[in-house]
Amino acid sequence: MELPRVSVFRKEHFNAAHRLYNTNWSDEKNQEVFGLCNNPNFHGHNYELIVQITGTINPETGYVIDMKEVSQLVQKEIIQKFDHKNLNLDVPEFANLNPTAENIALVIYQKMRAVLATNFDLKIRLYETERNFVEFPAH
Ligand SMILES: Nc1nc2c(c(=O)[nH]1)N=C([C@H](O)[C@H](O)COP(=O)(O)OP(=O)(O)OP(=O)(O)O)CN2
Ligand SMILES: [Zn+2]
Repeated sequence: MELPRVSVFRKEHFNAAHRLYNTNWSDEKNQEVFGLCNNPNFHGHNYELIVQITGTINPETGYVIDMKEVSQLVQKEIIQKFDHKNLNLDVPEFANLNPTAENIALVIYQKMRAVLATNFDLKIRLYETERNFVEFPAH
């Protein structure tokens, strides 16, 4: 019989600045498409991050994975690298990648996937504002 799979969720947050800009476009086109988000002096968000990990329950611990371990991984791999940073200037992954919510979620997924055991499934939900959020992978 297949063991039931359960999802555990860990919420974290970070503050970061960014500017949405496509280097292949003129300033006018960037302004037209990205508007206020294209401010050359950057602007900031309070990002809320939800990391979802799915797996089977370990019969000895009753855990899918220890939340403490998840928290430490997210802190080390994401929060310490993104919190109070300028994503465009301080985070190498965004040197040539527009730091939209979609791309930030994708980068977070890749960083977490690289350190998470392969027996777990991973999903990232990222709130850029209270009303705007993205998920990767998509359903
Ligand atoms: N598909 C995406 N669309 C937008 C993104 C994004 O990352 N992906 N980002 C932005 C801006 O960076 C920013 O998130 C928008 O901020 P703001 O307009 O303040 O956010 P709200 O929509 O929540 O504010 P309202 O008060 O509801 O206007 C834009 N688009
Ligand atoms: Zn923004």
